[in-house]
Amino acid sequence: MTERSQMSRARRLVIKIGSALLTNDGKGLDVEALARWVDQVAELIAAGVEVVVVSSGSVAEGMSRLGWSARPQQLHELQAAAAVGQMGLVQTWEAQFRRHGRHAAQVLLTHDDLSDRKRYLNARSTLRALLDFGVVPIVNENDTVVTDEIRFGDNDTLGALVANLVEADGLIILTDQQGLFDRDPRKHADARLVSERRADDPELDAMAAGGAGVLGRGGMQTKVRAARLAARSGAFTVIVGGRIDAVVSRLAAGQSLGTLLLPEQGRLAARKQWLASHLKTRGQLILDDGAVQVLCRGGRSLLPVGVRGVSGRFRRGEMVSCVSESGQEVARGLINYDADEARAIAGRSSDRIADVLGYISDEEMIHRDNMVIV
Ligand SMILES: Nc1ncnc2c1ncn2[C@@H]1O[C@H](COP(=O)(O)OP(=O)(O)O)[C@@H](O)[C@H]1O
Ligand SMILES: N[C@@H](CCC(=O)OP(=O)(O)O)C(=O)O
Repeated sequence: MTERSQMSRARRLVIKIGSALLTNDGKGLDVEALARWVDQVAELIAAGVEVVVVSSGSVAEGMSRLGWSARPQQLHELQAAAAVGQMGLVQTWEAQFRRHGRHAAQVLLTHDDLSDRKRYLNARSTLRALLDFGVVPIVNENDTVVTDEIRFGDNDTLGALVANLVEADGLIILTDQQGLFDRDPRKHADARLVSERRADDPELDAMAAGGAGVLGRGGMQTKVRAARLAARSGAFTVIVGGRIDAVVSRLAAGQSLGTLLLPEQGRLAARKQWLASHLKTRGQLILDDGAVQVLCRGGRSLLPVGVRGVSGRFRRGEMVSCVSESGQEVARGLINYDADEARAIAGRSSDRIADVLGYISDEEMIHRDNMVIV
């Protein structure tokens, strides 16, 4: 299977859209373009993919609303423009998703929210809850309260950190170029599109050195850095032209568009390492001997039938520790059920879950992709 066709199996995606695209090169919000991305995102969600949107454009839209032609230099002026523009941005996203019977939610984050462990987990729970409710989170930096020292500085970085936060399979960065070129295509007519690389490839830095457009902040340098950050939790990154016809749908179908940047050690291994090092366990499952053996052999999911006891208070999607009956830790993983549900289905075969709970969300207590053997 090629790396591109694997994209069609992505279950959770972060899509970041830059200012230049969203604001039609600074001439106010491009509602028609935004509507086209919403149509494609709605189609993905209907097919079972969870999508978080990271939307820039508040400063550019604020400038347009305030009648300013040049991007202000002073931080408080940028913050004022962002506060004005964010209104238009979220109103437009919400109105467009309503056409598909969906709601959007405004999520404004600062650097501190993602570096403080407790706030990190709170942000993670909120985003997971929104996704569970079928709501589309629209994330931007909380420009009103940030200072120079605590800025993400660019939404490419924010997109990558959100991909880490929700353990996305992939980060799609929509921009005003077709992808990453070997040189800045604005300055070099013979620049060639890079199709696929490893995110840690050192050659990418020289290629991306050309700076940003007039409205954007980061240029390609921050996109390459974002791909490296996203790779830490196993996510691939695609840098791609947001004006390409049906770009999101075609990428999700596995078509080769833009530049694909891949995690160095393989997606699953990176993701598992990330899970093990970034999440605190919230509870414990006691496994019977059969389940312990199956897990230790590797490559298998944990089914409810092998669970003898459940302790702790946890929600679906949180990290729990799996221990043998003698108390030795065997594995850790993201559980598919809340603590009460896990207690109710422990020891039962998966085909009984629906009888006990009245519904079935997953056959596995913990899926093998979400589990690390210790
Ligand atoms: N190697 C490169 N390949 C593509 N674009 C590049 C490259 N080097 C610099 N750029 C510039 O980066 C710009 C995109 O970044 P930016 O303006 O920050 O956009 P966005 O608003 O989408 O984040 C392009 O318009 C292009 O001029
Ligand atoms: N929070 C800012 C982000 C600006 C930004 O990073 O822009 P871009 O480089 O176009 O993604 C805004 O919404 O204007």
